[in-house]
Amino acid sequence: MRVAVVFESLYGNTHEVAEAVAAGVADARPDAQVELLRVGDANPQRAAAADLLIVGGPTHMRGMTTGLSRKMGVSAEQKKDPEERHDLEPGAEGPGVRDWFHELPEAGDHRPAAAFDTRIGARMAGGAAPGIARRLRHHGYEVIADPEPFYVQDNGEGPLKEGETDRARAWAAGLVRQAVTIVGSPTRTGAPTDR
Ligand SMILES: Cc1cc2nc3c(=O)[nH]c(=O)nc-3n(C[C@H](O)[C@H](O)[C@H](O)COP(=O)(O)O)c2cc1C
Repeated sequence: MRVAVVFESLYGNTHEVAEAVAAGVADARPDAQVELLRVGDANPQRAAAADLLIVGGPTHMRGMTTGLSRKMGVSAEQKKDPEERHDLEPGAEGPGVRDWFHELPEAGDHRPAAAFDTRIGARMAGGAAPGIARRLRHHGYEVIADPEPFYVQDNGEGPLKEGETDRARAWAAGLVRQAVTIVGSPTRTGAPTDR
């Protein structure tokens, strides 16, 4: 079984969640081939060929990031005193998950997928994962879980709130167990890859 975890990240929190997700996949399926892919490096054709596709990104302005929101984040960082600055993730300015979806091929076979985001825990703060899940569906994926939020500290820059990486790991393990029943089902064409 091949699992692709595609993530976007500015400050590193979504990256950390994506790593925990990849670990959770391995917990549930030690023989799975897990690919942890930064969105700028994630070949869409290759990601689309995975048996399970998991996509996550940070919440900006109540939804998925945009070129403008990423620029705002990066320039806010540059205005800080050097000792207060974060090391931003490579490719922080983009492209983001929103752009990546333009290149993602149609799944065409109800291939399992799931979406997650990072966000602050405030009411009305929105989330990126619902938009990611919607795009997965529009590309023909079967979204097998509700969009899952993971929470960063209220400053919006992180670190993640306590326990979130453990929760991400358990969430991913559950997803894989569910995906195995779908990709292994006799009614679905194309058995899971045994790689
Ligand atoms: C420009 C900008 C806008 C943001 N808007 C929101 C928002 O509307 N709702 C929210 O929950 N978090 C918001 N945040 C906080 C981000 O969700 C947080 O920085 C992100 O989850 C951290 O993930 P990362 O470390 O992977 O970049 C915003 C952050 C930035 C930089």
